Amino acid sequence: MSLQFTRCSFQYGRKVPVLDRLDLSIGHRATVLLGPNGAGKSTLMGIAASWINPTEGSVRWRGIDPAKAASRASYRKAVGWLPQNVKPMPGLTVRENVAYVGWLKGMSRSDAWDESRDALERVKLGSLADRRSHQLSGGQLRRMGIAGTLVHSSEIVLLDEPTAGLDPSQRQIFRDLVTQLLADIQVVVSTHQTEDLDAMYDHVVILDQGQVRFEGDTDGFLALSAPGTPEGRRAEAAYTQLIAREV
Ligand SMILES: Nc1ncnc2c1ncn2[C@@H]1O[C@H](COP(=O)(O)OP(=O)(O)OP(=O)(O)O)[C@@H](O)[C@H]1O
Repeated sequence: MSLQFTRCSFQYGRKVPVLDRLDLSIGHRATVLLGPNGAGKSTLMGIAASWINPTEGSVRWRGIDPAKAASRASYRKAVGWLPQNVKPMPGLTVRENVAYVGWLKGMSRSDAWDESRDALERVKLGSLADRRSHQLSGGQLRRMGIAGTLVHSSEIVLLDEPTAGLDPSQRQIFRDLVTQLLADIQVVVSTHQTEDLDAMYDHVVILDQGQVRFEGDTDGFLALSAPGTPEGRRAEAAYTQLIAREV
């Protein structure tokens, strides 16, 4: 099943295009979308989440086109999205926040409420279900956001910079969680840090200045590093081969 961007362009107001006729197909189990700050990763994720519309071109999941009113709801139900800044609904508990997302995605109130319990268990937040969401830490808040993508049974989940600013133990929790999700969901994770390129990803996309600089499997990406590069530095070395300017 693939997420297909076809000649996709986007610009904010009259500025230079952030994405310029981008063609990309993401059909792998676990994809990492890597690129420097300002490369257009969040914009691409926002388009894939059908939160913003491309100024030209299209995005489709399994051929479903969110630009068509008749298929928009099924697209949004199938594609889960964790934005870079998770904003909980003020005053709601953790569980209410998650159920609310399910309801927004078209579930009945009772189904959304029932499923929210499972979704929170999956992200290991079951014990905090009744806590007010503003009391969560940054890492817990992101896990609540991931539960929001699980409540409506997404087929693919887009996680925008999910580990930025997390301490090592929260990063480990996140890695375990993604590994568990991969059993039945496709995952796309965006990051600007090469150290996030973990063995769990089987596909790498490098985005820079709105263009795809590399797309392929992890071994192919690492092979771009110069021979003799120490194992732990290969991702960074391969990345700097592709990104022309200082990062
Ligand atoms: N709402 C907005 N209005 C105007 N320009 C924007 C807006 N959001 C992003 N941009 C600009 O679009 C470009 C791409 O931004 P985007 O957030 O998609 O990149 P990114 O790769 O996700 O960066 P980062 O890793 O820093 O989050 C940047 O130049 C940014 O300044």
